[in-house]
Amino acid sequence: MGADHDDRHHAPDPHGRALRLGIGGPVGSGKTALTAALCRTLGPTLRLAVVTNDIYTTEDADFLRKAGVLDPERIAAVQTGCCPHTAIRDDIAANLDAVESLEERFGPLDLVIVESGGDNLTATFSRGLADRQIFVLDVSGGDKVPRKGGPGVTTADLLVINKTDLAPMVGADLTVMSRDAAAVRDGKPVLFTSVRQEPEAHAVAEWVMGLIHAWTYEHAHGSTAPAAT
Ligand SMILES: Nc1nc2c(ncn2[C@@H]2O[C@H](COP(=O)(O)OP(=O)(O)OP(=O)(O)O)[C@@H](O)[C@H]2O)c(=O)[nH]1
Repeated sequence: MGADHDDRHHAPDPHGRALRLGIGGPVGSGKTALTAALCRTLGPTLRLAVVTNDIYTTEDADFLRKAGVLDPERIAAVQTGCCPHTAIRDDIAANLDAVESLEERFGPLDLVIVESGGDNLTATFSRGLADRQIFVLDVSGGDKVPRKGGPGVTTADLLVINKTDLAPMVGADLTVMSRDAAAVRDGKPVLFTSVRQEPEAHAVAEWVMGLIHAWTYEHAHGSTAPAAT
């Protein structure tokens, strides 16, 4: 897999297929926990499938299957064998194959979640793979992380700061994280979660539903939905 090229994939045709939502972020920040939460909350309403990425194992897919949050057949595992960002940004073929095969088997679908393997602050999805992306940080790296920026923090459609239950233990000030994230995100949303304390992640699920409504509107009308008043 090539590691050094820019995102040269074209944005896919948005008509007639599921919204593809990438979930990325550093190792252990809670990407799988959030994916499970979204399956739990949105599974009853949306036609869903999930692709997970691990370097050498199928650990995340196994976790989701065991958690029973979605029909196990609708969860596909990609073993990247290389840095996770390569498989979501530079050489997306394995992930695209997995997404398309889920769509062929179970389509029509409303939403396909692609969970990246854990990576660093520079990891983002190719727009050829993910229509929208969530970047998940957690508080355990300290409250300085959002102000360090990096494309994941600054450009993701949604920044989730997870494990707020641990903030007192690690001395992370959520007000500082919120202020610093807002300063580098140019108005894009930031949500704080503790998937441990709230396994449904309602606020994130609500944000995803907003995406689905906008996506469906675009399919139906060929233009973006008017802003809510
Ligand atoms: N205290 C606390 N622990 C959490 C929370 N969310 C996830 N965890 C735990 O953090 C650990 C890592 O969570 P995962 O969801 O596997 O993180 P990940 O980002 O998918 O990890 P990788 O795929 O290895 O990068 C697990 O032990 C989770 O149970 C949270 O909100 N609070």
